[in-house]
Amino acid sequence: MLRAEGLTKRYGEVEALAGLELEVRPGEVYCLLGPNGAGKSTTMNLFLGFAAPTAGRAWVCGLDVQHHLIESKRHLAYIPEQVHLYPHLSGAENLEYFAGLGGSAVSGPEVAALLERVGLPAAAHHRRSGEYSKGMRQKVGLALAVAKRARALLLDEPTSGLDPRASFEFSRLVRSMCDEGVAVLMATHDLFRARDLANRIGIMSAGRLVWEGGSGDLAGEDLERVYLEHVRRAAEEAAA
Ligand SMILES: Nc1ncnc2c1ncn2[C@@H]1O[C@H](COP(=O)(O)OP(=O)(O)OP(=O)(O)O)[C@@H](O)[C@H]1O
Repeated sequence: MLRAEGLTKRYGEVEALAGLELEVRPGEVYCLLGPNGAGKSTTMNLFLGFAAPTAGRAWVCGLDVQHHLIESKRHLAYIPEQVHLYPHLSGAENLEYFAGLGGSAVSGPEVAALLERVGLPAAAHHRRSGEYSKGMRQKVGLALAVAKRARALLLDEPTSGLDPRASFEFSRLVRSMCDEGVAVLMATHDLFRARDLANRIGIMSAGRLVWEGGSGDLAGEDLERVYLEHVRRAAEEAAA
């Protein structure tokens, strides 16, 4: 569903991503961890076609993003750290507007059902979204992904700044989308949420994947310890 093949991105002297190999299958949540500047957002940007790779390929549903930009985007939904909505429009109006723009027109009862599915309280559906919390805006973002019938979901630090309950609810919704076959790639600093949600975890450092494992590989392991050890080791190797 999502595949990075030798994916490389250089910005001048900076190697933001160096030959990334990664695959996210349908129904799977893959969490990308790594310190600031490790290359997580660059990975997202290459899948979204916001930047062109220096080498390698990003595949979405079997489509090479660079050569099938519009078509590959039809299969993708992206939720950034801050979901931006038109503040003077309600959640329902925003959903209707953005879904229509993306070619998945929804209206009336469908809009209400989508917002209900993602747990936006009915009383908020028609309130100005400028008054929404971050978690509520994200719910509208997820409703849009469902309306679009996206087959892959890219999440960039979606739980940062959410309270534990909102973070839990967000995870539950993401999991329910996975159960319907959506592939999820999530960049995060939230080790707790990664451990809770991921089928696979990749740890990046300086543009490289320095550790990868499935949830089974972490049985009885402390993810924080694994993370700190691999990031430290990668930094030492880079300095040597
Ligand atoms: N447009 C750009 N121009 C120049 N350098 C860039 C650009 N975008 C990213 N970089 C550099 O590429 C490297 C990887 O950045 P990236 O944003 O992918 O890291 P990240 O893992 O998402 O970090 P964070 O956790 O802080 O979001 C960094 O060294 C960054 O400064």
